[in-house]
Amino acid sequence: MVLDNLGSSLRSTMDTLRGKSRLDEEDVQEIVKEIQRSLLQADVEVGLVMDLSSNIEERALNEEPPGGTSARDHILKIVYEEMIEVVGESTELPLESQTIMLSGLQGSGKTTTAAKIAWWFSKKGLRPAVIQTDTFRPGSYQQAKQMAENAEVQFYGDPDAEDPVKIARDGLEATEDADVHIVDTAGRHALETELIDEIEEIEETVDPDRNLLVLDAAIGQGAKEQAREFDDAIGVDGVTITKLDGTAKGGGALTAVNETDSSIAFLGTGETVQDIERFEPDGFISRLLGMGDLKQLSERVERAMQETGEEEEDWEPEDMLQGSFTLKDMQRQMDAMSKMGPLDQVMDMIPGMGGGMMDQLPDDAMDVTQDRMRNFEVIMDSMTDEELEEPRSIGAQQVQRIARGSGTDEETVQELLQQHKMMDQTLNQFQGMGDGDMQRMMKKMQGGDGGGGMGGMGPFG
Ligand SMILES: Nc1nc2c(ncn2[C@@H]2O[C@H](COP(=O)(O)OP(=O)(O)OP(=O)(O)O)[C@@H](O)[C@H]2O)c(=O)[nH]1
Repeated sequence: MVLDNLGSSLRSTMDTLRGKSRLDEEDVQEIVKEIQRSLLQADVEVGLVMDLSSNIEERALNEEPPGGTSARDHILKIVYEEMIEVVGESTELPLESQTIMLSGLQGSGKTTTAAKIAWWFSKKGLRPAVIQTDTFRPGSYQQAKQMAENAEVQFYGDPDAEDPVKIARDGLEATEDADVHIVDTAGRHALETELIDEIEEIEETVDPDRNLLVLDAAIGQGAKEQAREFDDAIGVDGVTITKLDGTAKGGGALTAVNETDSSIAFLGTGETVQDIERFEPDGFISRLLGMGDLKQLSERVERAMQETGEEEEDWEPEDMLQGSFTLKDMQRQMDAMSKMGPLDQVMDMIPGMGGGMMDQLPDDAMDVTQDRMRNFEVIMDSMTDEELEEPRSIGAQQVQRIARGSGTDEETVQELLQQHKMMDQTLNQFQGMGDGDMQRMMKKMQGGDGGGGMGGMGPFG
């Protein structure tokens, strides 16, 4: 995704610094050149690149690395801090009643993002409603309604109305019992005056707490002008970058954030309502720089485990290694993993799996895996408690019923049972092993054959 090349090219330059305790001017210039090249390729605006690189250069040459720190770690830290400075903190989004208005050009992903944000808030325990005011694009009403249904949130729209301002007003009234209102607006091909006038009017009526600008990651240099126009008209509080799952570069969006002096709120990473994540500068930059960080991963694992554990307090992860491994355990594990974020990003944080390793996977390998996980989740939701506890007892008739109930097919149900069986067997091998054996096995999986790399986490890779 965004700026992917930076990690690998920077890492190889950094590797030439190994063993050095001080950097000379040439080393620093080499690194700065590498960063500039990557950022410019990723469509980050020239002025921004120059500012960033001169800050890095100045600090790298003037700051003394603290005792015991290698020159390489020192400059990595500087690059990291300066990049965090550019992307800034994530847009503040308190978990309370509020109105959020989305704006952006046609096709940037507003309608999809509205449903995604609603879904995100609903998972945090709030009651969101999506209000669709787009009277410009035929089909936007149906699309928004369908997406809101997928997100299982309230929806208001009026396919026959012509005045978006009236729809917005009526929508806020009709969804009074919701606590987070997300108002989607129409896009146009370019920044026509008409669009800006309309947005200003809706903004006045809606009086949102937050204006989020939705930007396609592929936007490039055009981001600067767009961001400025929207900012002048309604004031941009935060940016949502969409389509980061594609081949897009994303640098333009960073430029937009800088131009509007705002911040990034969310990242969109796919077409379904769950494909959204809250922007976290630390993780974002770590991944960008290809710094696989097991500590961060383990914190996430722990947090996800805690959240899952809150639902069923008597469950301990160790149980999996002791007793039998049921479908319920598998469900918990998948739940924990989905709370950690998109799989490819989790993979990136595992040493040995980050950067280059991911490049070797086919482009859609991760999508398939995530789709598969989602299918598995709905299938398990259609199972009875007994079936979850005793998957081996599931016969052909039950498979038929479960497939019907979950809206999938028998083949996928069988696939899930097969996957469970594999996991069960793998875990059986872990049982009875000493700690040393376990470590050796984990090591083999991390540095080994790629396909088994996720074995320590779960076999969804
Ligand atoms: N791959 C991917 N596709 C996305 C993402 N967000 C939106 N899309 C797709 O982008 C296309 C446009 O998204 P919409 O949500 O319709 O965009 P919009 O800004 O509401 O469009 P208008 O109503 O015409 O202004 C759709 O096909 C979406 O499925 C994303 O994060 N990843």
